[in-house]
Amino acid sequence: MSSSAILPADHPTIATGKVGVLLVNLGTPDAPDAGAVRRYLAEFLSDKRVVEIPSLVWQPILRGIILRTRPQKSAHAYQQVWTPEGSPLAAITAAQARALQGRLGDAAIVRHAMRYGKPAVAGELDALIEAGCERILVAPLYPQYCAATTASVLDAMADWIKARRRLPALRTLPPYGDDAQTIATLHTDLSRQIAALDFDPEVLLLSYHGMPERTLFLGDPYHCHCRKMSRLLGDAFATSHPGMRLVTSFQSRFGRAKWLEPATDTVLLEEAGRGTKKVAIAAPGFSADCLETLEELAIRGKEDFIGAGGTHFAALACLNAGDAGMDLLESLVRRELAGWI
Ligand SMILES: C=CC1=C(C)c2cc3[nH]c(cc4nc(cc5[nH]c(cc1n2)c(C)c5CCC(=O)O)C(CCC(=O)O)=C4C)c(C)c3C=C
Ligand SMILES: [Fe+2]
Ligand SMILES: [Fe+2]
Repeated sequence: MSSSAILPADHPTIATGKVGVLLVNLGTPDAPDAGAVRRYLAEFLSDKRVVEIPSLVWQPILRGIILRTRPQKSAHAYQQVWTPEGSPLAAITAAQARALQGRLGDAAIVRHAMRYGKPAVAGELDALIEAGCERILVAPLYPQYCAATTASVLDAMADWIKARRRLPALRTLPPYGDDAQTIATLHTDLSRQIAALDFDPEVLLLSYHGMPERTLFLGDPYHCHCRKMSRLLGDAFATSHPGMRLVTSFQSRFGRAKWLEPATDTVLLEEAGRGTKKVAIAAPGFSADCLETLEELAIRGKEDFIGAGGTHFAALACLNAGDAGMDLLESLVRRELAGWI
């Protein structure tokens, strides 16, 4: 009997057999204005993985105070780094997805999503299913595990799972900050950028996004993952740049609670105070440049350091969609797709 005899005439066409990769980063406003930043912050700061304060207490503070004041200030910061392609984080993440697609060819379909804002995780997973993906790798682009970032991406994936009938086989990219290739790639790329400077840094400051200190005592490995990356980079630079001191710090403190220390802005002032004149700063915990690296480090960090007596300051770029970063991402993704492609 032919299949047309047993299939209903309106049987939907179902694509099958493909492998998908979804790159996910944090998210960013659609525009550098207070309205767009307010919408973005409302979603981001309402995530219980990000602010671990009971909603009954936190939402009145968020709606009544923070969303009335911060969007204006943050919009001004975004305006200083905005590009013709939009927010740097959005443009770079899209470029990473395009470059990875070029490298994987027909082996997998690559898309990207933002945990907050657009393109949303659920919509992009739907698009991969529509395209026939029966196996999907979700790749949060965070080298270090943190509940506020990695687990939050997995929450978005879990919400999508719960709301769907037809599900693919799913894998997730583990944190990769202590991977030998990650360290080698960062060491080579940062060394290349340092060699191109017109000065030899006395200090290479490795600045990671901060977290409330209590998350460390609650069992989040983020702090240890950051420290481990710094130790491994320190070992690599001790051989290649024996005269350069590596210092670790945590940036972007938010709210009144105690955050991981030392704080990046404090370290910059202290270094200038102890006579350090030449500093390079890198953000190896960020896979893409964003507001936190381009405004907080490159603009405000420089003002702090030079204002306190430093003479030379350079903010080094993240791996972004450059060849070195894409070689790393391709090999991490191929490793996680083993047996699938
Ligand atoms: C309680 C508040 C915050 C926690 C916890 C937090 C953790 C965290 N964030 C990143 C990465 C990024 N954060 C970015 C921006 C940003 N972060 C916070 C607050 C917390 N982050 C705010 C309020 C903002 C928005 C800007 C501002 O108003 O200051 C970004 C950049 C986004 C962009 O659009 O460019 C990134 C990336 C990590 C890795 C992390 C925990 C480890
Ligand atoms: Fe943040
Ligand atoms: Fe630790």
